[in-house]
Amino acid sequence: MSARVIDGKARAARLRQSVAHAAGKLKREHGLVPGLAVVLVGEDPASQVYVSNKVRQTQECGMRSIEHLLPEATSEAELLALVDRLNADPQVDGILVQMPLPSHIDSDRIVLAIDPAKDVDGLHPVNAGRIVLGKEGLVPCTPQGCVILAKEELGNLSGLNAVVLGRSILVGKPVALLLQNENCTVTMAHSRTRDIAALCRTADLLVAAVGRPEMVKGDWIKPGATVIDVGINRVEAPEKGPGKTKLVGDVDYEGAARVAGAITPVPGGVGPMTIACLLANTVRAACRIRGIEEPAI
Ligand SMILES: Nc1nc(=O)c2c([nH]1)NC[C@@H]1CN(c3ccc(C(=O)N[C@@H](CCC(=O)O)C(=O)O)cc3)C=[N+]21
Repeated sequence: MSARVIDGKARAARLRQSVAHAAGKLKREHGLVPGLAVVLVGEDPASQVYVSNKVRQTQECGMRSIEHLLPEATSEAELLALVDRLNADPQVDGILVQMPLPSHIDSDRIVLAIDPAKDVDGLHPVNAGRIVLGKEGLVPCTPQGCVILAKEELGNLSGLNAVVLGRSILVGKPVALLLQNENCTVTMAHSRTRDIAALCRTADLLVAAVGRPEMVKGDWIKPGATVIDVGINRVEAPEKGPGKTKLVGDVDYEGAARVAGAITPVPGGVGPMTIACLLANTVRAACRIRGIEEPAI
């Protein structure tokens, strides 16, 4: 048996089209062009690539994007002052502060300073709390992407046994809550879980978000299950040549694809969905801030 590949790149492209369509409608009907502010502190080249991708894709969807590139030496007070200005700026509907921040800045403090209505990353405790309460809020992008990909494969998730590997604040915890809100029966597994392989084999839907390259093996997977691999791990790839690297997920793709019914690849799975969901959140934030009915995305 060989699993279907859940094409995150294609699904993300469709989501972006839907965002572009919604943005066009807002412009025609309300003269509104949503704006996303992207803040990067420091000169990390990988982060610079991510940030410029986000800015480009925002503009391709017909929205405005304002980049704020700050030097590594920026103080916490200076960054807080920028966040305050962006909170007050009516042209700015979404604020994304690229993580990780330099170690002299307390990222919790920065996230707390962002207006929850503009928190398109969904990281503010108010938005986390809204998920817990099952209330509408801004949903973090990677967890949102996982649920969309699972639904792409399975349609309705109601009644499924879902196992979430990993309990991080960024992914594991919110994914588990979102799946619970979709009426899955959710078990969260982590480094202290006993017989994790046997537990995973009970999952109709397995979400791997542990940050350990290829930890999930084929024999952890129930035949026919859907596997969502959130991991993005850069590892050495001697087969590609000396010093070369490649991206792998938290799932041993070859082994898992023999058993699973469907699986997301890495790259080309959850990663592209993260950015597309950020754009969708920016449209939602722009509408909610103004009390405009949200176009379906
Ligand atoms: N405030 C904040 N919000 C974030 O959402 C955020 C962040 N900070 N800091 C860094 C991480 C990382 N992240 C990714 C997004 C897309 C891909 C992605 O599209 N990956 C491609 C591959 C890219 C490659 O080849 O390196 C894929 O999986 O196909 C990866 C990683 C968002 N992050």
